[in-house]
Amino acid sequence: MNPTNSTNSTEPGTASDPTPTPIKPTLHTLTNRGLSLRPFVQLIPGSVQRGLIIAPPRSDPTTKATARQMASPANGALERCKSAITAATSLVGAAMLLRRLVADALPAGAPPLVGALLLLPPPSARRHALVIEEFDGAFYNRVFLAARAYVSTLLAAARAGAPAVVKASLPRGAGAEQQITLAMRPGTAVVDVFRGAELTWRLSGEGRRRPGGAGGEAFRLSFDARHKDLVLGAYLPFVMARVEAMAREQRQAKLYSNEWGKWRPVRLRNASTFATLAMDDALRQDVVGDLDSFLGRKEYYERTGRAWKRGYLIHGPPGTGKSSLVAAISNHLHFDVYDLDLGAVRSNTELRKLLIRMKSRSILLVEDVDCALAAAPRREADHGGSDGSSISASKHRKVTLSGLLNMVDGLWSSSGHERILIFTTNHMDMLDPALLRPGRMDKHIYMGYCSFGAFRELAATYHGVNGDGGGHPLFPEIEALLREVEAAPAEIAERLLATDDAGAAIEAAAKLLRDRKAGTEEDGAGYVRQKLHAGPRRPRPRPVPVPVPAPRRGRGASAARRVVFDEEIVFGGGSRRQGSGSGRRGRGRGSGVRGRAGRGRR
Ligand SMILES: Nc1ncnc2c1ncn2[C@@H]1O[C@H](COP(=O)(O)OP(=O)(O)OP(=O)(O)O)[C@@H](O)[C@H]1O
Repeated sequence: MNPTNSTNSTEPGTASDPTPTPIKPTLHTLTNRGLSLRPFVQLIPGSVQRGLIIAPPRSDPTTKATARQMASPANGALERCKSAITAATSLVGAAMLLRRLVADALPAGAPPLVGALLLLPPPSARRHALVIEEFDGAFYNRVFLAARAYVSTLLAAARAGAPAVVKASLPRGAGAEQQITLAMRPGTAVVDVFRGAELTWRLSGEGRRRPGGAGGEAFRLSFDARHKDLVLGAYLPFVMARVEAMAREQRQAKLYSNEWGKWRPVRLRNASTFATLAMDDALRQDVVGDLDSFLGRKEYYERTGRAWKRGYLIHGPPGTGKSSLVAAISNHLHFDVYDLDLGAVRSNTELRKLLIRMKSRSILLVEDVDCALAAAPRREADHGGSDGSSISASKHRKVTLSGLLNMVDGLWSSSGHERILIFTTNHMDMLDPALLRPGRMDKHIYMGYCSFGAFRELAATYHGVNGDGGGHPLFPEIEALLREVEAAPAEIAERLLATDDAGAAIEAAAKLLRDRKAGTEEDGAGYVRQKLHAGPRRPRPRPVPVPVPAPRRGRGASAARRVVFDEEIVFGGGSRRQGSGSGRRGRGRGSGVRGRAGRGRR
């Protein structure tokens, strides 16, 4: 939908006020209930029947005198005349009623001649109106709030003759870059044009009161009767969608980190976007397209009964922009990021609580997932625990990858929507195969070393040096060097940002590449190089041999099963209750892991 809207505004009662005053419109009300339009209320047919007098027949046949009078020739004529008037009046009344019915049934595109023949008022004089009250019972009417936000944009766009603005405000906690909300004075009106239809928004200060509260305001949206379908079917959904999009755009994404079982938010300040990210263009289009189609597939996820979520595994060497890509995704979708530190999660219960507390339209991020799961302490038994019991050891067991995935699947399919799960890693080869299994993560995204295309993007972003038309004399040399040596975009960015002098910055980047090729690079040059040589920060979690007692009957057998259950169903906790608490879903999906563990033990 790409309507062309334009606005102008009027004061009520002025000559330019497009609302014809003498004709009462048909009224509808709009409330919170599903935002559906419930034509309710009043059909006021005054516009058509105005001026019509329908007189009841008058006669008094009860007295003889009256009867005699009626019998006289003069009175007979009078009586006939009266009857004729009565009949004519009834006929006219019936005709007016018929005309009214025809007028209502007349299609919007009917030629004006038809209306003229039926003596109908011109279409512009037949008005409908929607009344949108501020309060719906004790609550704010969301349609009113949306209308207020939308009208604010009309006021901002209105040029000549704008109605008096009484209030200009910013939402609480909003940054200065956010759009200021303008509000008009009650009694004034502003006109919007949508697909050629003129619609008048008028604010009145006489809306229904909130119970026990102050008087509310109300918007009255009036339009030609022939635009009724357009307004209900297209304009109001457009207004709601526009307001929703505005709210999303103005929203500051937050970055949450988990501490002591709670999410702590800060403002996400990473300004990385798909425009500033140096990456292969086809990959960029692919990722953006995937995100956009994910957002638009609500109906698909509802129909198929699947959790409305998407999983990305972003991999590549250090400094290639994996974290920057996460920020770009967040900024693109206006989603909050929940940066989950699995090492700080003390139990599966805590993890479950954290996941439940995540809002919809958010990203769950586990960075360096190859290291994150190694942070969990090993079982006591593996460290020579006193009793060697796996049950006591499992009390200290932390979250495992499959446990996290199962929990995400289970919780996200039953609560919330529009969630994205992102794992990043520098070491794809060290990942748990459970994560690489087909269908686990929807998309694998490789962020690679700097190509010449990416270099040009960085030079353009940081120094405005464009590669088109030659760009910089050093570009051909850099292009050749980048074919021979590997450099992460972060290393190039580091050199380019070192100075404001574009020439010197590009020379510094070229020197890095020359030195690397010649093997004369200074040791410890740049954090990326250090990271590249340091390898993973923590050792990879290895499958742990689990001491399983030989199957026995009675209590022993049940204990053995419990150990196996706790090990295999990665919700793991220290008790049967906890394992079962993860739900049937977790148990079912853990079967793949169970199979592997079982084979290992045999
Ligand atoms: N592709 C890129 N485009 C633009 N800037 C980049 C890119 N890659 C890295 N950078 C710059 O390098 C810095 C570090 O990048 P980032 O943290 O995103 O890399 P990473 O791959 O997540 O690294 P690590 O694996 O060490 O976490 C960023 O602040 C950004 O400025």
